[in-house]
Amino acid sequence: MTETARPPSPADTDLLGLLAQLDTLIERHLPAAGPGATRAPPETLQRVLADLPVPIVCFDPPHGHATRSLNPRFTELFGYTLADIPSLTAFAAQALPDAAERAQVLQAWEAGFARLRTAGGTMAPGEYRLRCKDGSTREVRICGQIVADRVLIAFMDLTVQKRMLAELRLSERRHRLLADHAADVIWTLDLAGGLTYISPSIERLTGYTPQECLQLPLEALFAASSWSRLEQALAQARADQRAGRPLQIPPLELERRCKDGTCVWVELTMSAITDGDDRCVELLGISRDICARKHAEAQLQQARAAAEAATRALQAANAELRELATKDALTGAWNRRYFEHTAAAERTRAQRHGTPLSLILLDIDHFKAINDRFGHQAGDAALVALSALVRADLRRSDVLARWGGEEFALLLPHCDLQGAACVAEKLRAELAAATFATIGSLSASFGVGQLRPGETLDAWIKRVDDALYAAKHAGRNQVVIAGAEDAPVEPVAGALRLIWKPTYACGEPRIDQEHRELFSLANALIAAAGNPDSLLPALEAFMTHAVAHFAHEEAILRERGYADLAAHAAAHRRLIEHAQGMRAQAEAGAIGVGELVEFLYRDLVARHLLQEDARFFGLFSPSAPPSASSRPH
Ligand SMILES: Nc1nc2c(ncn2[C@@H]2O[C@H](COP(=O)(O)OP(=O)(O)OP(=O)(O)O)[C@@H](O)[C@H]2O)c(=O)[nH]1
Repeated sequence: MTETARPPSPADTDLLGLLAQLDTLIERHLPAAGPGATRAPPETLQRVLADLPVPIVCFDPPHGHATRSLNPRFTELFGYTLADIPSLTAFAAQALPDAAERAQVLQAWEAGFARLRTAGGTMAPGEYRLRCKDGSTREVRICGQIVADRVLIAFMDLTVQKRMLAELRLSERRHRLLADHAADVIWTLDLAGGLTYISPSIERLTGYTPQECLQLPLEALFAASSWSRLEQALAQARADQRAGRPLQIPPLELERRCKDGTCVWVELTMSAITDGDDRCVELLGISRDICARKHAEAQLQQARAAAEAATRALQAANAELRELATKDALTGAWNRRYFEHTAAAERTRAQRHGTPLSLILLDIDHFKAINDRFGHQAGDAALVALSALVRADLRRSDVLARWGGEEFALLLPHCDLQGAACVAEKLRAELAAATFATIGSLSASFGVGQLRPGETLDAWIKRVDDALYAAKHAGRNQVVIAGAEDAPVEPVAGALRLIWKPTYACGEPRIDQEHRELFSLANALIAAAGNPDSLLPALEAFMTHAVAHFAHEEAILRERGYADLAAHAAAHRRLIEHAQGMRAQAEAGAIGVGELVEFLYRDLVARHLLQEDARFFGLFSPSAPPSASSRPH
């Protein structure tokens, strides 16, 4: 049993008030004062006490502290009846089983009673743990008072409150212990932004003690950018609180200032502490040290950047290697290995789709002499300049490769023999006309060949190489067409000419005669191309003959019942219209005269003869029936 000396509580006031009322009540029921009148009749006292709502026992000090009375509330509380506790000593013996404690308490009570008797008033309240009759214990607060020579002791049962208080204290201690020893920093913040608690772990994290943190403004505890983000979050929390919305504060990653001036990264999570009305009164926060994570993230970022840089370097190195593996270092043209690989792939494609594919081999004439005369370096420069000059004339799909030494190869996808012959002739003329640094002029010889159906790559290259050899043999600075028996376009004495061959005759004498005339008019036109004086008459003569010939040819074919006459006549119309359109453009300066001439001799004459006209050749063969239709050439 313990007694706590402390100022009277509201409960004490109640107890003392009750005793004062009791005093009056008992006085009123007792007989008038006089000898023997100090003792109220037991039944009277019993009756008075019985109605009281608090447990009360009444002892009679002059008579060995005999128990005079106790009320039902007392028996309800402790289980004792008057018979169980005939005196204060008997009560103490039961309620205070520990002898030493009992002696101490009894002595205090005796002294208290003595003081009451001499000085009056009430006995100082005290709290005790008393044993009940059933062995359980009760936490009580008692107050004593002398009433008519007797000591009345009133009890207030504090058992439940004390247990709750003890549990509350324990819980509080537990939470404080958790907060104090947590590695994370736990803190509470009022909505105005003032810290109300911060756990000791803050010192380990920032060097600031909790006391220092509580004294500093919150702003001083965060890096500037982090503070503005926290300030925003707090403003949002206040707005939510005012609007009666539940607080939802997302976790923030912030930099906290340390006492030594450095900063540490923390992840800050906050939640609301609410009152009974669910209103937020404070914010509970946890700051977790995420420096290690941030460091790891930074390292990861660095590692990623390093990996990306390494990948880029690798890609660059690979590109360089690819370049080295596929390009000729001096001229930048593709090397022979790449060319052979590409030519094989293009050959397969051309044969699968039936598209034309042509090859030009070009070899600089007397290059040894150039080297000998001007030096190897000048020779190198000439090779570089030549390859740049050739490249400038090519389509994107064309492939220029250095075949070796002073020899180049040119692969021309979707280009037929006539087209390739024109390209070669153009290059020849350009190279011959160009001026090269140090060495001045040079010339080159060309072999040209279109891939034949089923021809192997080696056979094709060999055929074109033979043509190149033939060009050298024939005096250099010229184009030779490989296997040119089918091609009407041939270079003659350094320039292109249409060459009439017996195979171009269809058997109809009037048509064949007009075709021959068309060939010679085209050649006259080619020859006149560089001379404005003779160009116009040549062009007039050519066009007049072409228009007349087409009309005449159509009449003959109609006579012979040519089934594809309509398509053939349409092809004639297109050619004439296109030629007239180009002529108008040439006259307006929108295209060069060369382009017009090239179209006339190549498309209107050579191609049309070999492709469109060849279809009706069968009409005029000796075995053909009079109404024979077209046959493929
Ligand atoms: N400057 C220079 N010369 C080269 C290079 N590659 C090969 N040559 C030279 O090119 C010359 C080729 O000589 P030839 O094969 O006799 O042929 P050519 O003198 O051009 O005579 P033709 O081809 O018959 O007209 C040799 O002198 C080689 O040394 C190179 O990369 N740079």
